[in-house]
Formats: sequence, C-alpha cells, structure tokens
Amino acid sequence: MPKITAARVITTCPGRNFVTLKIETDAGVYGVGDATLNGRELAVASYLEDHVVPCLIGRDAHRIEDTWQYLYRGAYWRRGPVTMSAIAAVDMALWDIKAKVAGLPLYQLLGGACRQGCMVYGHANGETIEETLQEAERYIEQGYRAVRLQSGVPGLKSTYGVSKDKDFYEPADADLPTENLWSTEKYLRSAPELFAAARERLGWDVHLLHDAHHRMTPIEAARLAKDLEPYRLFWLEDAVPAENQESFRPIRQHSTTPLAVGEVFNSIWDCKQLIEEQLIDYIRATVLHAGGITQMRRIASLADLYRVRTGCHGATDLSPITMSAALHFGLSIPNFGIQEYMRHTDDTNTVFPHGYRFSDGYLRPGEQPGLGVDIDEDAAEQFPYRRAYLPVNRLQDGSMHDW
Ligand SMILES: O=C(O)[C@@H](O)[C@@H](O)[C@H](O)[C@H](O)CO
Ligand SMILES: [Mg+2]
Repeated sequence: MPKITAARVITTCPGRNFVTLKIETDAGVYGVGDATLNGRELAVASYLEDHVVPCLIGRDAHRIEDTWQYLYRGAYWRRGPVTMSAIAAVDMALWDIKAKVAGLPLYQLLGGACRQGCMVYGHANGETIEETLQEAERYIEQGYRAVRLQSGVPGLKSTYGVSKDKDFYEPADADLPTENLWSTEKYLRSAPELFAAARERLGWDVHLLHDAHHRMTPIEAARLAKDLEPYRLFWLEDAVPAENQESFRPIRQHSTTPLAVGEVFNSIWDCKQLIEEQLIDYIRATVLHAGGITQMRRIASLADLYRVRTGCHGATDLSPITMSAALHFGLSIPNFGIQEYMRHTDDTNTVFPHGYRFSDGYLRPGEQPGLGVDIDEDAAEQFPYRRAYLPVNRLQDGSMHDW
C-alpha cells in the first residue's frame, strides 16, 4: 500500500489565485487536489499546511474513506467552506493516487462511464440583449448544446456575470471588494425580455440557463420563475440564498421553471431538505467545495432517489483539477445533468496541464491514469499570490444585499 510521505500546498496566481495540494507517497506516485476558495484562499492554505498535513504523513494513501472520516469527524468543528475545501483537496489527491496506481482513468474506478461525455454549458454575456444574443450565437456555432445568458440590466452600472472579456469571466476583480449597486425591480423587468428575445432569435433546440445569483426574496423569485416559464429554461440558478431551504417552497408552488442551487454548499446537510422535498431539479454542489468525490457521490446518490440531477459548479475560480475530477465523477453517475464550463486562461492551462477536451457540446476527461491533470510547479512559481476579493452588493438605499 502506498504510504503518504509528504504533502505540500502550492499557491499560484496565473491571472487568478489557485491553491493546490500535492500528496507524495513512497510508491513514487503523487496526487493533486484543488483547495481554492475564491477570496479566502489563504485560509484554506493554512488549514491544510498547519492542521491537516501533519496528520497525513505516514497514512495509507489507499484508505480514502477512512481519511475523509478522520478529517471530517476529527475536526470536531464540522462543515463550512474552509474545512470542506481542505478535505476535498485531500480527497481528490487520494483518488488521483489510487487510480494512478491502478493504471486507470478515475471514472473507471468509480464504476465506469454511464454516458459518452458530460454535456456542458457555456457563458454568453453582454451589456445589452443584442450583445448577449450575439455571444450566444458564437457559443452555438462552437458546438455548445447549452448556453447560460447573463445580460446587463438597464439603469444599473453593473450586474453579475457580465464582463468586458467575453471569453474569461473573473469576478474576483480587486484587492478590496468592489462595491456594486443593485435593483431587483429593474432586474425583474429586464430578465424576461432577455429570454423572450433569445427564444425568438435562437430557437428551441438550445438549452438556455440563467443565474440569479442569490438576489431575490422567495416571492420575487417565484414571480421571475413564472415570468420565465414560456421560455422553457433548462434551469434558473440561485434564485434565493439557500441557507433557508424552505424558501424554495413558494417558488416551487408558483412555477414549473426548473431550479438549480448549491454552488456555495459544502455538505450533504445543506441540500438534504431541498432534495427530499423535491424543491430543486439540479444540485450545483461540486467536488471542490463539497468535500471531494467521496461526499459528492453521497450527494448524487441521495439526489438520484428523488430524480434530482447534478449540475456541478465549474467557474474559473475552480482549477482544472476540479474540472477533471468533476468530469470523472459526472461520467460515472446515473443522474448527471450538466457541467458548467467557464474556460480557463492560457496561463492557467500552462500551470495545470490536463487531458479533458471539448467536442460537440461535451467535455470528456481523457484516458490518462488518475485525474488526468497535473501542476507544473515551475510555471506556478512564475505567478505569485495576489490578494483579490469578490465584489459586494448594495441596494439603492445603501443597505447591504447579496452579490
Ligand atoms: O454560476 C457561476 O458560475 C457563478 O455563480 C460563479 O461565477 C460564482 O460567482 C463564482 O464562482 C464565485 O467565486
Ligand atoms: Mg452561480
């Protein structure tokens, strides 16, 4: 059995910050895990370096579940994004090692492929509806079967998901939080117009998605979900903050628009009620922030009992290591729904060479043993950490709101 001999945290910033854990063994095989928590990266780096790594040395790398339980129960202060991102990094690295030792791509160890590839969605955005639709057409021409639409809101200087750089969206844009101003009223008027124009221009053969990014009250979200019904969205995401899982009941009572939530979830307990009461259609939790492949398999199994499908988060603040792990996971489960795919920059892809490839609207992880991704430590060294924060949102009266 491969014994863990070393574990190192590598922090790099090829355009945005990433935290990576590299676990080495006496079998000459190492594994990599993503530990990136956008805007709070150094908290996870320290959690790993100062509290987790000392416990890993000498452990049997093959005992993945036991290590997961040891780190989860052993923390005493369970759950939370910092703890679960750290556990996820260990978990991804150990699955990488196990599959490398077996000489198999990870999905084979997880039960083999349930599908030919993971359908992905791209991100079309623009200041205006016209600009957004032109971007959507560009993604459709590239072969995307699903496109998320995010458009500027008339009367607002900025809104979530609209960026100057159309190919690479990075919200952590400053070394102190950027302050945005928000108006739900203005947004509720413009979002239905975007999707009416989209169906008119793009037709019905492309899946359309939208991210409301936690900004509405339940009844506002119910109104938007109802207004969007004629446009048959694939999903409306993060309609309301989901700490109160019951807040999805009024949305569900008023609309048949499919609902997705969970990119900020870090535990099965964050989504248990949403799934068991069938208040959602897609669970967005992902390998990185939800405790690794080991916990994601439990979440997917619970979701499958209630016909809820996965729709893992895949923004650029999750490294290619998480994308690789999500694709192996997504290939292997029966209730895969869709995978978010925000493309990384060339510098990021240089630091994290990987085998996953896009074609015909799908991503496939490749057939290399393990996760099929690596970290080039020399390249990583070229990009020192640079503090960066996600924006904050205020309402027109200056009160804090959700970003
Ligand atoms: O659905 C999404 O991809 C977004 O919600 C993310 O871009 C999110 O804003 C970032 O991951 C936050 O770091
Ligand atoms: Mg989102």
